[in-house]
Amino acid sequence: MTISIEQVSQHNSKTDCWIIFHSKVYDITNFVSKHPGGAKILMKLAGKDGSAQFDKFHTLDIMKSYIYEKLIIEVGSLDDSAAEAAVAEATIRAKEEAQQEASVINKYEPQRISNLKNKPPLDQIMNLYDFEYVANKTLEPVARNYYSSGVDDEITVRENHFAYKRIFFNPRVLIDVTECDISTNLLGHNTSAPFYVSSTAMQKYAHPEGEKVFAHGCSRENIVQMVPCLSSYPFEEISKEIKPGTPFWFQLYPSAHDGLNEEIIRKVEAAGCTGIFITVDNVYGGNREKDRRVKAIMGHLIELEKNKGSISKDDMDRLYMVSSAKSEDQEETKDDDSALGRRAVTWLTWEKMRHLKSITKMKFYLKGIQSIPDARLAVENGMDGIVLSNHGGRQAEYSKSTIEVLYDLNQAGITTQIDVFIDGGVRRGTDILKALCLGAKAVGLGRGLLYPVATYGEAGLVRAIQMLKEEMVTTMRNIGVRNLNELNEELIDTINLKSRGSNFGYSEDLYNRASLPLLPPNFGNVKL
Ligand code: HEM
Ligand SMILES: Cc1cc2nc3c(=O)[nH]c(=O)nc-3n(C[C@H](O)[C@H](O)[C@H](O)COP(=O)(O)O)c2cc1C
Repeated sequence: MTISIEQVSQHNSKTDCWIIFHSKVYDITNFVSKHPGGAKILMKLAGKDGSAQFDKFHTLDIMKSYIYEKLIIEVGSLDDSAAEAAVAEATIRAKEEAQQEASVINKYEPQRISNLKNKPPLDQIMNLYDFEYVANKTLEPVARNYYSSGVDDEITVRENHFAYKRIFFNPRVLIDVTECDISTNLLGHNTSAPFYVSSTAMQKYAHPEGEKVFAHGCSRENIVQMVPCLSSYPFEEISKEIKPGTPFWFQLYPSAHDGLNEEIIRKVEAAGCTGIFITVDNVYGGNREKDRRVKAIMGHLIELEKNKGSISKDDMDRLYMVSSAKSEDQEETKDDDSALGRRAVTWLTWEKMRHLKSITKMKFYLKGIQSIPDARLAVENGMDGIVLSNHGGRQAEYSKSTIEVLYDLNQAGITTQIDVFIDGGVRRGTDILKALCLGAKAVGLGRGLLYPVATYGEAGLVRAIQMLKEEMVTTMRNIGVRNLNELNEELIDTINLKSRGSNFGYSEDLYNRASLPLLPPNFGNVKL
């Protein structure tokens, strides 16, 4: 059916909402209140072309599962000339809105803007914490909080990281470590090191080239990239950028509809993907308060500025108190899960995993296992591997640190029964070595490699990967290890690993500060 722009514009309310994406018209009425990014952002585009805004975060693939569920309905298309006009209008509108928002944000963040201009040169960055620090001081607040935030009090976020600091080495000496090799074989393919880029949604938040930066950087360093299904570029465009011969994996949030899962699995398999990782820990969207607060505050800030022209100190104080209590999205959709940014995948079962595994020849891993019983079930259900992960502390608060779960699994002998990978809190080559000593085959990094991309693009990513490799080799030599096969439990002392809580005593200021909400008035306080 061909539709005119005028027709679309009449469907502009919450109870009757159409939107245009790339010349197609969609009825999103039943989806608006379920959008994990909030209803408000969609309502601004009701009855209009939203392609320019949509493209900043998503690809059209993200709509498929909602179309299957009939939460989004394809109504028809614009005719060619109308489509062109709509895109032109939308592009101008999006640009104007973005400029308006940026000018408000910049006005209240002079220090961040100055930090952006005065970033230290890459060769002054010594380790992954430095990238995080620079990101802390330069990233736009919504993006910064989207990355750093975890569920509730961020106990698991911190614990993932600090638990590594409770493990020490028992170095061996008088071994010829002139040759020191960190290369390995993951899922049947050789890679230069036993760590990989874990999947994170919407990488355009970090860099305009998003997932493609990881595709290039990982290819250069022969490191595996786990491509996220919620990517901000289409899978086809990302996989094209991966150098032939470099192994890559795909992370899937399964749809309730097997047809769609099968379509995606076949597509990535045909493109040469060697492993599929099904995320099983994103059952019910975690309560990321810091993230919700900053979005609410930034939204109110822009509204206030528009209405009053400037914001006084009193306004700002009020803004903080009110916004902390509730956001406009919550107000508008108070009976709905999405008001809290909740996503519900409550129907996933082992049966579904067995079915999905049966339709592919790719290695089949479960990402998000957090306990011994589930690890045992993965073995019993014939999975090829598991990733011990709690989604970087974004889902189940008080989930134990993944390194502690690995310790338990190793004690229980499970690391010899199935491939065990691990992610969460990794920032140093020593963290990677400790995990390998406890039986992990590979270690994933989320934030640790996102921040280098967000601050220095591909050059930052490559440098960060090289730093991790250098840190691994240095430590291996100093503890008397020549290759990864020689890493074992005898090389580490885990006596304090279980003393949870001692993490709060660490004065690792950078990391702690990275976990605090970064709001505009705090921004001016610390110079680089
Ligand atoms: C109507 C089609 C859309 C669908 C199906 C959709 C779907 C989604 C999904 C599944 C997520 C969750 C990603 C995650 O797990 O982290 C999300 C988040 C998000 N979406 Fe959309 N979206 C749509 C339209 C839009 C549009 C038009 C915009 C921009 C104007 C937008 C902006 C965002 C943002 C900013 C987030 C991040 C939320 C966060 O910070 O946690 N979305 N969307
Ligand atoms: C901003 C962000 C977005 C994420 N998006 C996804 C995702 O789309 N799919 C997924 O399986 N895991 C996702 N994760 C979890 C990561 O894959 C990984 O498990 C986690 O980041 C590891 O913790 P770390 O960030 O401390 O390294 C995300 C994590 C972050 C920080």
